[in-house]
Amino acid sequence: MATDSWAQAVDEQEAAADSIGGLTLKEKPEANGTAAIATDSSSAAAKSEVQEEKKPADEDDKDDKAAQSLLNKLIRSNLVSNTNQVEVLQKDPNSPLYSVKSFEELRLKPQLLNGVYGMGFNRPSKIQETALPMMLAEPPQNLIAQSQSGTGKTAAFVLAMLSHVEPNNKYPQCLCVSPTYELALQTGKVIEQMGKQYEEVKLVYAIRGNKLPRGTKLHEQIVIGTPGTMLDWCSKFKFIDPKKIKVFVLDEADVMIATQGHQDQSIRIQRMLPENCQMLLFSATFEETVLNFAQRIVPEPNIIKLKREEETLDTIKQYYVLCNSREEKFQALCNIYGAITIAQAMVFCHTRKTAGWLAGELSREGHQVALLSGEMQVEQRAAVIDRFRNGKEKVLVTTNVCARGIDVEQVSVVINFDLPVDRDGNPDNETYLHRIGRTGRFGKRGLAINMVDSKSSMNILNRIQEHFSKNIEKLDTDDLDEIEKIAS
Ligand SMILES: Nc1ncnc2c1ncn2[C@@H]1O[C@H](COP(=O)(O)OP(=O)(O)OP(=O)(O)O)[C@@H](O)[C@H]1O
Repeated sequence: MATDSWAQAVDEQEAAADSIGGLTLKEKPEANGTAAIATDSSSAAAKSEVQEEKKPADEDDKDDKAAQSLLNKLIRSNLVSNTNQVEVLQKDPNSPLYSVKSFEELRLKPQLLNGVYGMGFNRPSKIQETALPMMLAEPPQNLIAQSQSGTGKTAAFVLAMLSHVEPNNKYPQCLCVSPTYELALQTGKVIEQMGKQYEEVKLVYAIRGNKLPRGTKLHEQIVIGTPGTMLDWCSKFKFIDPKKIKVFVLDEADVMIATQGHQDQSIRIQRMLPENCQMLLFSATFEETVLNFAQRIVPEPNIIKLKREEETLDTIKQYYVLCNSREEKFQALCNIYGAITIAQAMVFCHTRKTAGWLAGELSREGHQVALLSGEMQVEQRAAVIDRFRNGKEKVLVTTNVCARGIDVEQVSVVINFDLPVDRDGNPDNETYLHRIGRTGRFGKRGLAINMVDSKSSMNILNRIQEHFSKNIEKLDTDDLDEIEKIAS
């Protein structure tokens, strides 16, 4: 199949995914697409929250001064840009930007602190450490933030939303826009877990298939969804009063702008929001187009941006394997499986046809394989991802539909059975980064193996190496010792 027509087909399918009507929601948003976040808020926790709020202003001033002086020290010692691996570019050098060392220091509400610890988080990641103080500052700051895949961006903006919500106000106050149905559900789950002890706060999913009666006025404080439905709920159906929104989050901005229509819909939502609404935009990659879009949608932002060479994580080891045909690539894959223990793997193919063929071959070899591709209905896709996440299958073979955002902790190996290229046959660096970012989540070690089967794919690989200033080593998959070594 020709590259152009395939790539186009997948893109169109992705764009269409948001507009598939009539899907029924299963367990995870509950029957009406609403989820209660919480159950168990203790009165002690509630009291300490009140005390926190009543803290005298001069104490706040002291804290701010201390924080500012810490920040100045960090900047002087160049720690912010070096050890933190993030480059903080601030619009206003005097803005209260400070780095913190523990979740306690972020002054989270007690219920949220419990939620964070309940998820097993001990310390904030760099992006959380850097972005949260800006997001929680008063008045709230706008933010455009980049951080590598799997470094805790979702958790960061979920905490920001939950911190700003006023639970007694029974109307939407936070909107979070995700590029796909699957990512909206995934983020919803994080909100539910993080806000477990915040029982008054509720969340609703603005996704196709969650059909509400006309005239509905939402009581949930947080709405998470895809751009098309979110826009309809704000403008056409008026389920949401956009003028009451305090926080607007745009997640995976790079994916958003790559999907036809989403950029426009996001901008239209943003224009309905009040001027003092906090705008937060997150992405793992920031090509110029993404940055331009980000700056259109987020006025006067603080910007956290990575240097190019920091985009790939050192915790993910990258290799390539030379082959001559897809059969040889399959054999190489079997050799890798024969030599190392793989918790779970994701294998990316260029076309649905190759993905289908490969899934069949792997099953015949006795692997438990899941196949995910763009022609599936969104609800089927969510079910496949769920099964994989629960470990029912050990290998997920997919096209680009699954390259971005999906968080499955156990993925220890990513295989690019075909290297990612754009419609013109050039390397698709963003997709490469997103694909390999399915492993090495939050500091875990990961392995990314690229199959190279022609001169032109070697050329693509070389250009990817150049782009990220990263050396991708050759691996001989006939040498079992060598394979074993890379996994040690
Ligand atoms: N402070 C923390 N401590 C421990 N684990 C964390 C922390 N923050 C996030 N995680 C976990 O790390 C994983 C990745 O986090 P998350 O999905 O928020 O990353 P991300 O940057 O949004 O990734 P992507 O760019 O792929 O969307 C998740 O499983 C999450 O539960």
